[in-house]
Amino acid sequence: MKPVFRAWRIGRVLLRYRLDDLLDDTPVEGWLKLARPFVPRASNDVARLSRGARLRMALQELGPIFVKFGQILSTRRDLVPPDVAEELALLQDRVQPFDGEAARAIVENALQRPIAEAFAQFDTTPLASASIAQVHAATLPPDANGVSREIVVKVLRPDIEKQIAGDIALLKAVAGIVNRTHPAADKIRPHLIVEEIENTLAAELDLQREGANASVLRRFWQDSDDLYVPEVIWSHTAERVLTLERVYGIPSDDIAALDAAGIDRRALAAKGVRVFYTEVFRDNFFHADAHAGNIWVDSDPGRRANPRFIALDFGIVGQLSDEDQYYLAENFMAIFNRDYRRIAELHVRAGWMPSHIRIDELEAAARAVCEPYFTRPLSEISLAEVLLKLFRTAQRYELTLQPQLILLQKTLLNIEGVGRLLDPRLDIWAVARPVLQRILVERYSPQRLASEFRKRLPELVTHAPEMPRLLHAWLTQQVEGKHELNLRSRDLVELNRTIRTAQRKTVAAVLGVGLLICAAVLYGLEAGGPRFWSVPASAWIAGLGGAWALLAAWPRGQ
Ligand SMILES: Nc1ncnc2c1ncn2[C@@H]1O[C@H](COP(=O)(O)OP(=O)(O)OP(=O)(O)O)[C@@H](O)[C@H]1O
Repeated sequence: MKPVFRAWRIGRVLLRYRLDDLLDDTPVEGWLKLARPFVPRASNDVARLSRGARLRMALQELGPIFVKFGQILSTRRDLVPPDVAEELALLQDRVQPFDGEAARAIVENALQRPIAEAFAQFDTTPLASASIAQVHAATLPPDANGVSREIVVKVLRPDIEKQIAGDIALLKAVAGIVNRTHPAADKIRPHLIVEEIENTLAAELDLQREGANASVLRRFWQDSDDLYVPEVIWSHTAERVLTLERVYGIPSDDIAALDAAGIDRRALAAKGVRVFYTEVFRDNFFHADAHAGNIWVDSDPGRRANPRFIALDFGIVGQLSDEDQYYLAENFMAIFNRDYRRIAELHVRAGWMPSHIRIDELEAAARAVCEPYFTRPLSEISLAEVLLKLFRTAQRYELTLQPQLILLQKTLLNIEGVGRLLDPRLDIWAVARPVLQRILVERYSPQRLASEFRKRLPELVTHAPEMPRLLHAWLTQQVEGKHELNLRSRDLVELNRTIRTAQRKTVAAVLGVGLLICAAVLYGLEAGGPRFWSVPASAWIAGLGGAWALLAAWPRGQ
């Protein structure tokens, strides 16, 4: 769809759900006011709904990219008011399936062989259909023992890349407007939100990458009684098609089905928390799309007393840098120990906050955030909430968080939610603390550090002969005062962006004034004295061009 029509459709949907007030004080406010008489208003039932519910319905109607946008916004509780975030978290990614024959054609094209050759059977009616892909049940041709394995084939929607590219371009344009006009643009950083959506979607569009994520996770949890990861069938996987072993289980929020299957929910809830901490702090590879629909419980009757989870959907996984991982673990321990001084120091040492921040102030702020939680019963304390509140408070002190940490906080929130649903009395702290302590002891034990050192020894030995020469060169530069500072920091990147914007504005302003002068000259040259209605077309073009360029150069809250 052409961008103008798409923008018009978005405007109509926003108006229909009476969401235009969200855009007050922005440049599109005037356009929406003009369009209002032409758009049927929402029914009174819709109008009575909360703003969050109306926004959720509008995004759902606008399609997959906007659903993703809402889902990402729902995790940015630092930006979105809690009532809206809660509604957005309910956004469901279920859409009409696309034609099964089209799915067959995509699979044949991706695997470069006919369906009948690749599969013993392929069900054209999908098992599930989401905004980016749909999943079909199938069986592999019999192996040497005559066994046909049950599998599922995930197929990308036709033309989904094009749709996503169009909507992302629109979102970028909107982000640009918000960036230039919103007083809190610095805090919201809309281009980063759009970037996050773009990255998330890009990850979900590459099914080969999703397969690789599943394989890595499976390796980490091989032979585990806590988590099962289906096997990737690489012979039947390509960028647009992912084939996995078929698993059977119960979604972890289907409490009635879990109870009917006689599953020990308490044991399961504690396992969920343990799996999360192990993924983050032992493996540094966590399944980050961990909502109940993607975490099943093995329905095998033999596993009732010792239940295990099954993970699905590996498009989004998280990994922290070594530093973030270390400082986060230490932060958790400091929270467990109510050591606010340490929390403050860790935030600075991790580089999340600038070093000029006053530690005692930050310590007091951390205390103010955490203490109220300790008055609650342990079963009501959420680490994800504490973490979020801490991050939010720290934002007042120039906190810069890596997106991976936000992803982690969101995942923790999901895991705690699933855990509490399974066992409302779950004491997350009591489960998490020993797991974290054990992992930290193992991870930073002298033996482990020595083994890491041994692993790097060959690299060190290779570089060792160069060291005296490099050291000598560096010292010489120091003595002669020639040492070059090579910095790459966010501030410099930001500075670079500001300089480029300023340059663009200068060019636009010069161009604008030039064109306006042209317009004036052409207007003056009109024979018989200038009259407004008889201005030559060239003067109109020059004048409009000049006005546009001047507008582009106008300073807008940057
Ligand atoms: N290995 C599997 N075995 C059985 N069913 C599966 C398997 N993988 C996926 N499914 C089914 O397909 C559904 C969608 O799968 P998946 O979550 O991977 O797709 P998606 O397009 O990313 O969907 P969403 O965005 O809703 O998470 C699952 O909820 C499940 O019902």
